[in-house]
Amino acid sequence: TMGLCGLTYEFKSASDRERNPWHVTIIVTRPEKGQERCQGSLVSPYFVLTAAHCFHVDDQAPWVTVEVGPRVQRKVDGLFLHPQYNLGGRRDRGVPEFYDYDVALVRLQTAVPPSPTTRPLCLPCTEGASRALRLPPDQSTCDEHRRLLLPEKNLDAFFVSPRGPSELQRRPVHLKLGEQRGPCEADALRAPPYAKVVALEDVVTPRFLCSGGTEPYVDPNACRGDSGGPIVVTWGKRYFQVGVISWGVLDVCRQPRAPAFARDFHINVFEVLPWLRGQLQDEDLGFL
Ligand SMILES: CO[C@H]1CCN(Cc2c(C)cc(C)c3[nH]ccc23)[C@H](CO)C1
Repeated sequence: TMGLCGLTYEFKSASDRERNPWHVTIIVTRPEKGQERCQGSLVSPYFVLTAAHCFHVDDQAPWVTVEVGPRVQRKVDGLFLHPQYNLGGRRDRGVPEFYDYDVALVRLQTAVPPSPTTRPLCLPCTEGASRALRLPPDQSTCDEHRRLLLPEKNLDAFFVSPRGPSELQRRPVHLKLGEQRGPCEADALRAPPYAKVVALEDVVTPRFLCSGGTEPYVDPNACRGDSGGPIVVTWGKRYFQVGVISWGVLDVCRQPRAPAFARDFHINVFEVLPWLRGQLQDEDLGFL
């Protein structure tokens, strides 16, 4: 069974890592091609969940390290991209980059034991999440988790951005799950590279959650460098992963006033559960 997922230390003097103990940074160093960074979340002692687009099809595990703390880098022995992820899959429809199923799991060579600064984030539809939601066994179903964690309205969530060498900053966003979902998704075609796209459905699929914009509040935007990080929702004092940061309309990081159509899109964890279940079957997470 899973230890206590999504648990944090939040007393006044707690460090950023004690407040966000699931947060990791993924570093890909390609021979003669420099370095690429993404974010990710610890979801079990051996596995990190991130975005598939952080990797190229010919990337190899030895080129990847996972920073689980300042100056603490772990080696990787496996990269598992979602089988339906295909960045070039809709070029024929004027979609230069197609982010559907943009998720990947990275397996660490050695387990990261739970500690005040390293602890997995709760994946929905697991026994650990049911315990963290304090649900009785008869109400511990995946549908109940989805009803509680992803209600069809504007939903408070957050992602975490590294600020400097050992600082992590929580950025609050609102997932547009109610009647604002349509307008949020429609702004996808404001992305310059999608100017020739004919139908919104060619870019935005049911796998995505949408955030950003100025209504009802001004949301911060996720930068390219935030790719792969978790979209987190809180239930009581526990934390759950409902999304993986995938792509955004404009790369307007750190700009104080991004345009209202600068939306960000995240893969909905509930929409890739069969793949997660398959890849994490030996992690004793107790998928429902
Ligand atoms: C096909 O291009 C469109 C989709 C990808 N966008 C890049 C991008 C990625 C890849 C990932 C994250 C997290 C981003 N946050 C903001 C932009 C952005 C470009 C815009 O730059 C437009």
